[in-house]
Amino acid sequence: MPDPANRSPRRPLPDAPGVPARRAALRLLDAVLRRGLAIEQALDKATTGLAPSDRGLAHAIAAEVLRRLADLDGLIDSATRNRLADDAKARFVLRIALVQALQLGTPPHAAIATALPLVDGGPRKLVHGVFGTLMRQGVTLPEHASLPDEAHMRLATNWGDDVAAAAAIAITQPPPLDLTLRSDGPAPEGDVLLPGHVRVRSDMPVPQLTGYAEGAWWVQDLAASIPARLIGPGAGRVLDLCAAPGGKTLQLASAGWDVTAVDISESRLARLRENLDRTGLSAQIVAADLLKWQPEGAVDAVLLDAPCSATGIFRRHPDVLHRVRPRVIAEMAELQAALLPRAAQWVRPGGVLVYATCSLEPEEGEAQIDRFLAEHDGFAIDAIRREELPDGISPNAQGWLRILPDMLGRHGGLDGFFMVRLRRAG
Ligand SMILES: C[S@@+](CC[C@H](N)C(=O)[O-])C[C@H]1O[C@@H](n2cnc3c(N)ncnc32)[C@H](O)[C@@H]1O
Repeated sequence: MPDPANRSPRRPLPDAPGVPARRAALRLLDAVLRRGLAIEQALDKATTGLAPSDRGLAHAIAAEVLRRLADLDGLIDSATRNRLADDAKARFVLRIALVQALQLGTPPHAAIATALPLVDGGPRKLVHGVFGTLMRQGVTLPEHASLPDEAHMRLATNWGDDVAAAAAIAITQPPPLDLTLRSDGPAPEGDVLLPGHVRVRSDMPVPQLTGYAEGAWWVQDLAASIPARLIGPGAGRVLDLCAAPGGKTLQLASAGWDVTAVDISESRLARLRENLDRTGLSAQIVAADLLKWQPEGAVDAVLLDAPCSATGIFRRHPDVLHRVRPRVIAEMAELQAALLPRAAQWVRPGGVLVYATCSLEPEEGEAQIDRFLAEHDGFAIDAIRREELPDGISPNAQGWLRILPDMLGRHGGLDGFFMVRLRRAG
């Protein structure tokens, strides 16, 4: 008989193939829904040690759960006698299994077999039973996702029911792939919604598209390409503030500006450097906190693409629908209110300042500019012109641009944004 003193505790068996990616998806959902992090913030830690394909799968499962959360929870609640707590592990695991079976094309037996090990010591039987019941009932997800209540209310209150309904449609459809073109070089075929833009129809991996190796373009949503266009063709020095990972820096450099790109995040600036290398464009890069840094003198133009709640990019980052609460919006608005006057003082007389946020919250857009203009006599709106925008999008009466989820729906939509061009008195 073996000596009990020599026995070591039983090690858990290694996960079967397919399970580590689902475990990582569970960690990502936990990070977003219980700790309020963005998926991107949690991705590296949650997927440590996974092959790139499993990392991609974990990300895809978590993102799809977040797009479909309300509908998945409705199904789970329909099949449980006692409602599972919102943060119960069994609910998280069921969401992961169901979204794969109902939305991602995973055969149901594989979806449940790879999800059950995540329950660990929890109610496996319950999870198995609920999943089996729903599969036997032949349930499906609705054609268009239901937005989380809070996000729906904010959209409907600020912009109307139609816009909230358009957002629910937009989140269900894969967003298009938009490329911003360097001034020359090969590019894939597609729809051109503005000069220097292509909306690609192919679903080939990005590095295999024509012109990638030559650095002839970079991926950037059509809406995100408009702020740098508002600065105009190169005419001196421009400060690109909050620049990383650099879509707008590349645009400004390729338009002929002498660009200084400033951002607080070293890791995001590393991506900006890679983007400059790949495209052969150049800019001075400064890693600094804009609440402390200042340039040596005034410049011809400033672009402030301010940090924000990012609620406008909910199609690619569905975590914002769940984690952005009034407190996050208020914190971001406070930061923007501190950054905007600093950016403004670095514009030379007669120069331009473009302020942009990829947010759908008026506190981060219209309200910032109303307050700034009330407090700064030397600036006025230089109205955005119709011809600077894609067909179907117009500036508002004030001369600024508010992009909402119901715009360009026929062409695949675009990210939500606010932007305005201000000119300093000469
Ligand atoms: C909307 S993103 C910028 C996207 C970028 N303009 C582009 O086109 O790729 C906002 C950026 O603000 C940066 N940021 C946040 N707070 C900052 C601060 N106090 N000083 C400088 N950069 C800051 C973040 O690191 C982030 O890269």
